[in-house]
Amino acid sequence: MEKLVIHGGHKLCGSVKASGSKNSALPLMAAALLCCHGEIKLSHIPDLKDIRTFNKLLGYLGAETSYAENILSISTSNIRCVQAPYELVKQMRASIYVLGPLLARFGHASVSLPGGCAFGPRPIDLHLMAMEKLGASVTIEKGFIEATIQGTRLKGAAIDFPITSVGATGNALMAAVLAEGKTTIRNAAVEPEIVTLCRFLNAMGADVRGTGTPSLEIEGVETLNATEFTNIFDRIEAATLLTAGAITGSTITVTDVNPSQLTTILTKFEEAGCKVITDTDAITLESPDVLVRSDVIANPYPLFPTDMQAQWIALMTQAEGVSHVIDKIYHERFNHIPELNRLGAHIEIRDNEAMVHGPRQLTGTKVMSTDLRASASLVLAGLVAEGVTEVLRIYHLDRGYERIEQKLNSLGAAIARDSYQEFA
Ligand SMILES: CC(=O)N[C@H]1[C@@H](OP(=O)(O)OP(=O)(O)OC[C@H]2O[C@@H](n3ccc(=O)[nH]c3=O)[C@H](O)[C@@H]2O)O[C@H](CO)[C@@H](O)[C@@H]1O
Ligand SMILES: C=C(OP(=O)(O)O)C(=O)O
Repeated sequence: MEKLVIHGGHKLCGSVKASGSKNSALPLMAAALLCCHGEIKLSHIPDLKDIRTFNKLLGYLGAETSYAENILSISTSNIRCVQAPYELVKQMRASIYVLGPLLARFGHASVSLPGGCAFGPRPIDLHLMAMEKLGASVTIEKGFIEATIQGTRLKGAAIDFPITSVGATGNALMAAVLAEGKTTIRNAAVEPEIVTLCRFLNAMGADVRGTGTPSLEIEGVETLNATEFTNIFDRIEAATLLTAGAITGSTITVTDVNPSQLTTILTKFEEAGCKVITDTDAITLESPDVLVRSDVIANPYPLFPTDMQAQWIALMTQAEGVSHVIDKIYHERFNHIPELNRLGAHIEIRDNEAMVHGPRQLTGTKVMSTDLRASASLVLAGLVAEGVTEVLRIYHLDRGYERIEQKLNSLGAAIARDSYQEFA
């Protein structure tokens, strides 16, 4: 296995580019399944594990893909199978995104139920409800979701989500664009990744209206065309890099971003005492002498993202006062806390609320990644810990960050990747 070995205590400086968004790229890749002729060309696709896994899944279904210099070409003219197998789905929950497109184009989809959850329950009932509303019959058989259409096309319907779900909105959209008639989606997710999916579907010839609002209206079309499309930047990666600047008391710039998609997080940096200077496509963060507590509540966009909650807790270990961090999306997403405490942090958890007592001098030791953003929080803590921090099991981190240690090293961090063997 691989680990990151971090020599803490280095100040960072300079400028680094944000990569393309993982969570936007994955639904775009799934949406490519909707197009039966020609080649789709997606640019600004990050080179990371989840993208490679999704690529393997597309290949398994029969798609032809090629990837070079962050450009992914996909041709799905010769899909030969509509089954997403357990071996691939278990590596990445986002594989569920193939359900809507396969069902809409081929009338049948068989998708393995996602495996064990890294940070508490992650149900898929809303995905299934949306497919049923659109006229599919859905059963669970031997660990697989079996969805079938009666007739040739899904039927437009009113889909009213009781809670906002990024994934279920994406799946409903991808199914509805090829359905017969009109679909309305109420309480749709408004995350930039969903906005991007709507834009991509429209670029392929779909008729989606209300993009960026919780009320989407989709007039189904019979076919979609191949197109070229540029993915958006990764707002979570960009915010993680800015946190690296803040936690080390540094001034850094992250470029190739759209600051308007980071408004809540930037306000929180300011509340913690940082100076934030935004340009059209760049953000500079200047750290204060002393960080101060800033409470966050993770909620759907445009509020504070759950995918930045772990990194924020790491930052708050260096802030004066007791910071309160609540996760309203994933109540149990706190696997990073025991590991941060092993580095010397003082963080208590009560229900879905973490109380971070700061500032604390952290001390390097071996810590274990448990999920993607938990791993990122440990890397951030390692940057400021005294001595050497080893972050083990970084395959979680590699799922969602493109060359993170290279990016941080380019700013002045001292991080090496090494292999190791775990005891049985
Ligand atoms: C690949 C990707 O883009 N992943 C992101 C996506 O995950 P994902 O799309 O899985 O997350 P959702 O937006 O669906 O989850 C939001 C909430 O809805 C609940 N829920 C969801 C679906 C469902 O059928 N039933 C149900 O109850 C979830 O348990 C959660 O409490 O959005 C999450 C919330 O911003 C992020 O943390 C993930 O990084
Ligand atoms: C939780 C994440 O991804 P996924 O939904 O694919 O697990 C994430 O990107 O932080």
